[in-house]
Amino acid sequence: MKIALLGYGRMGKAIEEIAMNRGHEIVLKVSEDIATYELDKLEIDVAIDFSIPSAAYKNITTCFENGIPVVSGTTGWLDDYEKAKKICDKNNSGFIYASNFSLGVNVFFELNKKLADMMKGLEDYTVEIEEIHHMQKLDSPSGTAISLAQQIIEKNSKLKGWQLDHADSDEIPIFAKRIKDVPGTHTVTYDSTIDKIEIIHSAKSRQGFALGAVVAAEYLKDKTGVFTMKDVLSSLFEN
Ligand SMILES: NC(=O)C1=CN([C@@H]2O[C@H](COP(=O)(O)OP(=O)(O)OC[C@H]3O[C@@H](n4cnc5c(N)ncnc54)[C@H](O)[C@@H]3O)[C@@H](O)[C@H]2O)C=CC1
Ligand SMILES: O=C(O)C1=N[C@H](C(=O)O)C[C@H](O)C1
Repeated sequence: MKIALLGYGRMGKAIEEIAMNRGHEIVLKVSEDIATYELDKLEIDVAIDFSIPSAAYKNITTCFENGIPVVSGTTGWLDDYEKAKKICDKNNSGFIYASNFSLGVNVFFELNKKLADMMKGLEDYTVEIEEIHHMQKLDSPSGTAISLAQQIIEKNSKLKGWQLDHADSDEIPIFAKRIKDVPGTHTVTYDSTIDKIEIIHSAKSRQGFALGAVVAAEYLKDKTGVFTMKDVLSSLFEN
């Protein structure tokens, strides 16, 4: 498969290594305004976007307009996600966005939903989320922490939203910490005066995120439509 990397930083480099080990070819590495690259002169099967929040929407939609499907893991741009989906459909292209591509985190998401369902009637417990990442991370809270909060809110109608660092009683507080070299740790805690329940996912490296993104690109090749990591993982478990 011929892959374009939109963003060639920590994740772009980790994806390159895994993609090449799986027999794919990197035909383009985009590091600045996508308008400066001649996409129409290259054969690209799938673009993988791990860039920066302010560039992701333009990167993604420019690819759709050039007939290139996109796997995006960039966080911090999701206010434009619905618009991006429409542009994907209009151009008959393919799209997968995930706040976290690691298999382990996607299992953790399912655990989080199940736990939220069990805890929703237990009013003695309050819920909070903590995320820890490396010092270079641009967005806060992490996309994964926002996904975790949204999953809990969907299960518990008494919770109306989330806030960074503090929250009203009907909201989930998300605490974001920045510590040198941490690839990504997420904790969901339910606390009462009697006890505490915690679920934790700790990434040991970026390898899991990168592998998930390449597997998602393999799934997306030659497909049209908007998909999620759930679709990708279901297809793996079918085989
Ligand atoms: N969904 C997931 O599983 C994961 C998502 N991420 C997200 O991926 C993004 C990238 O993370 P890292 O690689 O750690 O960041 P990074 O800062 O190492 O890399 C970003 C790269 O984008 C480049 N860039 C700047 N402007 C650009 C433009 N207009 N077009 C294309 N590239 C441009 C920068 O030069 C930089 O090399 C972040 O939003 C991060 O939160 C990170 C890990 C996992
Ligand atoms: O910026 C990172 O590094 C990560 N970003 C993603 C997020 O915002 O959730 C995923 C992962 O935790 C690493």
